[in-house]
Amino acid sequence: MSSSILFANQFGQVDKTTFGEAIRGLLIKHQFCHARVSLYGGQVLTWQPEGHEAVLWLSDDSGFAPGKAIRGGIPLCWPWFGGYKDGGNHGFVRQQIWQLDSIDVDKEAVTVVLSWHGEDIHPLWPSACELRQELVFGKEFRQTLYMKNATDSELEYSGALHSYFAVSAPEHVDIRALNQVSFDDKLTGEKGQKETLAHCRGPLDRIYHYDKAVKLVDRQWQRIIEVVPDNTRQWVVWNPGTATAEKMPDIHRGGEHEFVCLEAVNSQWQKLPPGCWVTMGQTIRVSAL
Ligand SMILES: O=P(O)(O)OC[C@H]1O[C@@H](O)[C@H](O)[C@@H](O)[C@@H]1O
Repeated sequence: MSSSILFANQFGQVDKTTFGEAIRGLLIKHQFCHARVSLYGGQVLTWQPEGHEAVLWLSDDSGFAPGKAIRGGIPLCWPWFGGYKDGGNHGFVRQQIWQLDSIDVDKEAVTVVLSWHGEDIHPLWPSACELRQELVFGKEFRQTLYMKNATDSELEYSGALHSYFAVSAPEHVDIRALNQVSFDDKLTGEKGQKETLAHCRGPLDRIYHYDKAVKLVDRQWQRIIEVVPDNTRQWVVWNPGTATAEKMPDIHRGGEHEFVCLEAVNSQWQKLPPGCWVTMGQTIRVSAL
């Protein structure tokens, strides 16, 4: 992995680099954190605030190759979440090449702005659209996805900020705020379920109807990851469990014991009025238990 400096000052530095054979990306070093971003998918791969273990999980077997989504970090699922007709899972934007628009480094954080625009990318969603992503890496991490309908008629999208959080083991993790919330179980197809989530060991694939902040509590690592959503209506909690993970070639052996996906999601179609910008986002904070 060769790299060269794109931006540097007394507070931090951003290098351009290559992941795998040909995926261009950024290495971010700041007094408060380290991070990596892939321009393929516009995908945050890692974020590690000073004094903490890595917050995001990234598979060792993620093929950094065009045509396949990167497994780990925060894939952007857009313009649809989950399966849609015969279009496969999670839309096409996580397999598009984003452009780097700007870098700003100050005392508090490194701010990176990425953008992507497209038309006729996929027959199921051929409309013209523009996306912009503002990523602020500091003691906390803030991500805002701006979406613009670049046509003159109304469009709809669904989507997710599909965060893979690194954990000691899913069985040592709980997300208490979700215990009182009804969920749709994607594994059984049952809707409106309620159950205390005593741990996050897979197989688990649930859509929780809740739009407030949640805390992922890791009892073994004694840390809390708080995620505050912005304009998302659901949380998805996903871990494939061993039987499914073993069939997924881009999850390294035993990798399913190292992460829990807690995804800020709009799982149902949302309106994108013509010519307007709409956002969805999240802020992630880490603290000791
Ligand atoms: O393998 P993919 O397409 O990245 O999806 C991973 C998982 O993503 C989750 O968001 C979905 O709820 C799961 O059903 C899905 O299996």
